[in-house]
Amino acid sequence: MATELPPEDMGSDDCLSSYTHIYSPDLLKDQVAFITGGGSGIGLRIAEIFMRHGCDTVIASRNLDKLKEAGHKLTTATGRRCLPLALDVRKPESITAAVDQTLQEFGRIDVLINNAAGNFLCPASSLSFNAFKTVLEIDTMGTFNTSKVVYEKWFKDHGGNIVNISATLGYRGQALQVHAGSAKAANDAMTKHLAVEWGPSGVRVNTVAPGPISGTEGFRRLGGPRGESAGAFQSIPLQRAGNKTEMAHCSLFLASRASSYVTGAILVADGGAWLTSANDFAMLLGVWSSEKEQRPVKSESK
Ligand SMILES: CC/C=C\C/C=C\C/C=C\C/C=C\C/C=C\C/C=C\C=C\C(=O)SCCNC(=O)CCNC(=O)[C@H](O)C(C)(C)COP(=O)(O)OP(=O)(O)OC[C@H]1O[C@@H](n2cnc3c(N)ncnc32)[C@H](O)[C@@H]1OP(=O)(O)O
Ligand SMILES: NC(=O)C1=CN([C@@H]2O[C@H](COP(=O)(O)OP(=O)(O)OC[C@H]3O[C@@H](n4cnc5c(N)ncnc54)[C@H](OP(=O)(O)O)[C@@H]3O)[C@@H](O)[C@H]2O)C=CC1
Repeated sequence: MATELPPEDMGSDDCLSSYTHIYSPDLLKDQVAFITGGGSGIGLRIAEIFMRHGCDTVIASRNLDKLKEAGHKLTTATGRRCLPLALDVRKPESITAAVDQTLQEFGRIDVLINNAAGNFLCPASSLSFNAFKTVLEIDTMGTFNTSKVVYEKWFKDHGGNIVNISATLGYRGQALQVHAGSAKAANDAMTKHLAVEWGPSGVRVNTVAPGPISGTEGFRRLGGPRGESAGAFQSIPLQRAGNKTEMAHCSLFLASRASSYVTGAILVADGGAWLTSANDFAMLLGVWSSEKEQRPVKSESK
């Protein structure tokens, strides 16, 4: 039997054409959320759903043109303010500038969503040293850098909520994913450490750990469409990929007073995938081989 699935556009980065609130519409009323990687995929849907719950948002990543287009769509769909800001989570000075600008424009930050990440399929033996380092720098150091700047500049004195977007892919090991799995495992540990250190300042730190989420760049890069059409997802207990709205609802729960006594938690939102581990090595190698042919290779190993 199919499980309940909210209405969802499957492929695009447009806003939802219709939305039914499942939480109180004023759950985040007049709060401000700072969302890294908020211009596409899961981050963009988090921004939309938060704005539909009364929040203003900052969407921040490297590509300012993409962010401006997304910000326009978000404000048109929700009527709330959205400020697009350029930053690279690997560069603390760019985060500091963006956080300063946010505080100037909005006067507060209530929620930080650490969603920015980079990933691709690659066998460990073909992965260059620099490729491993790059993913760790974006996913893990980027999460620490942004959390630290927001904490120092606002959360330390005012409290706040941090939600990290992780992945369940490393929970049982996954082929061609040593870089992202290692990075996300470090982030899950970081969630617990920061929850302990920053709890006394009124800061909650939690994580949403998605499985395969359709209609996203991550899903495409990791061969999700091919896996789905080959029936790989039948081994997921809920028998399907997740969607962006479901990830946004999990993030909203952790970012809001709905979870006021929750900190240091990892909310696994993968349809039970990691329990049964659909680790289809041959399928993943097939996707990697065909993608590799289209990619200019700088070096095999540094
Ligand atoms: C999803 C379904 C999966 C499988 C289906 C099968 C079964 C499913 C059943 C159950 C599965 C259960 C759970 C798993 C589910 C989900 C997966 C979890 C995680 C998903 C994570 C993400 O999706 S992250 C978001 C994806 N989006 C992006 O990555 C966009 C941002 N990315 C980038 O900017 C780049 O890609 C970047 C990360 C490379 C960074 O760019 P940049 O800083 O410009 O770096 P470069 O200079 O380009 O490169 C740096 C070095 O990295 C090397 N490199 C780059 N690309 C590749 C590649 N494709 N392969 C190998 N190496 C690469 C590059 O060559 C550089 O190294 P040098 O040594 O050459 O300098
Ligand atoms: N899609 C899936 O199936 C799954 C996704 N996830 C996680 O969900 C999150 C979102 O992924 P998804 O929506 O698929 O992918 P997207 O590619 O749409 O999102 C990644 C975002 O990160 C931004 N980004 C990348 N590098 C940097 C950087 N150095 N500094 C600032 N921003 C950066 C990108 O914007 P820009 O290029 O403008 O910088 C982009 O908007 C990630 O954390 C991912 O690991 C986890 C499990 C499964």
